[in-house]
Amino acid sequence: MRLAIGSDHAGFPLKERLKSHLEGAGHEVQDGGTCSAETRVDFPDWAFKVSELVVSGKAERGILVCGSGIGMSIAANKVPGIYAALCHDIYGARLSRLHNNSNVLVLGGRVTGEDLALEILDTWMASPFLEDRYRVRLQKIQDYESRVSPGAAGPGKAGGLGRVLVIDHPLIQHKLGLVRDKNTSVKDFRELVQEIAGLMVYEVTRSLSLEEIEVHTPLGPTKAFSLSGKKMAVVPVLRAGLGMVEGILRLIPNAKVGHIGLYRDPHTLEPVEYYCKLPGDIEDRDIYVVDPMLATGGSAAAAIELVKRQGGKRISLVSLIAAPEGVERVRGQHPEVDIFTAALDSHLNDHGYIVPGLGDAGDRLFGTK
Ligand SMILES: O=P(O)(O)OC[C@H]1O[C@H](OP(=O)(O)OP(=O)(O)O)[C@H](O)[C@@H]1O
Ligand SMILES: O=c1cc[nH]c(=O)[nH]1
Repeated sequence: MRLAIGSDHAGFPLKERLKSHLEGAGHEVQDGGTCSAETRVDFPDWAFKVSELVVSGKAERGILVCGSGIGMSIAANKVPGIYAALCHDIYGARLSRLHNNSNVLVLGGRVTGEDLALEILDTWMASPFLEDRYRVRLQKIQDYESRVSPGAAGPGKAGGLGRVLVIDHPLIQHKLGLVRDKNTSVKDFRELVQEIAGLMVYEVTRSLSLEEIEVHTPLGPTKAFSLSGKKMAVVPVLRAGLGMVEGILRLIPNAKVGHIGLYRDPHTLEPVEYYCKLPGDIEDRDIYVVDPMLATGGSAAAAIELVKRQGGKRISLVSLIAAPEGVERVRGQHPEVDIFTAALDSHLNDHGYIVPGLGDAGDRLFGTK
């Protein structure tokens, strides 16, 4: 497994012991520091460094050590996507995985002896998460986290479970009010949908990783950041998803575009597939499936399934308005997918329309009613 480890000066001796134990067992360990017991350092620096390696996916799990373990666990748990467990015994280590899917183990170098620490570590490493049984509880924590810090973690985030993020930025909410209004013209509706989709991109892409580069300003060299090498694909679900594509491409112009043709049978409300063309290297891309309406979730779940069948792995769903029924269905079938939406509405009516929603998105975009 790819692991990240870190400590402050007080945890340094135990950290070194844990690291060689893990390497001896064949794990790949990134040592975030610190590198001496003599120089006093501040534990949050190491807690954040290791935690960020975990949420970015560069490490699958992390291990932190300070004197008591308390400071490290407080700091690590401030990082969205981190579920750090301070363990003093084997029972706690096991449960922190089985029940809580902890992705960072914290130990107290001055309170836990070396032999016990190694047993705790081995137990924690070997214990699986009992997802079927405890998913709902973990999801509640993730939902809370998503509400207070939307977009903090991205596809492939820690814990393996997708999140539902309601992007409640005032500009988005203002424009959403306009698209809901039945008196908004087709032209304005179309423009507003593109604008909202573009604004949502800021949150949807928040977790993209950056590379440090050097550039030369007119005044001299400086460090800067680049997204280079990041491959993305936008996959609209026809027809209405097309209404969001230009707005998204304005911000990520190098993304490739796939198309999935689905319509909802008006009687069964189940999706009927009629077209699918995705970029050939879809498996290497971060994929944004876009459709303004997530109603029963049948279309979105089927679209995601098609993307997966062609090799897509890192998939997010971006909708303007979602119904609870749709969210549940997508989550049930594709639990790892992040769902971004600008609104989570009340319910579906008897015809499968979102209430209050905005009506039929395709008809309003293309003026076909
Ligand atoms: O969550 P669901 O219950 O599947 O409903 C959502 C789907 O319904 C709408 O498409 P529609 O079938 O009306 O086709 P269109 O986009 O071609 O108008 C919408 O754009 C979604 O694709
Ligand atoms: O409310 C809804 C539901 C499905 N499709 C739409 O366009 N609107």
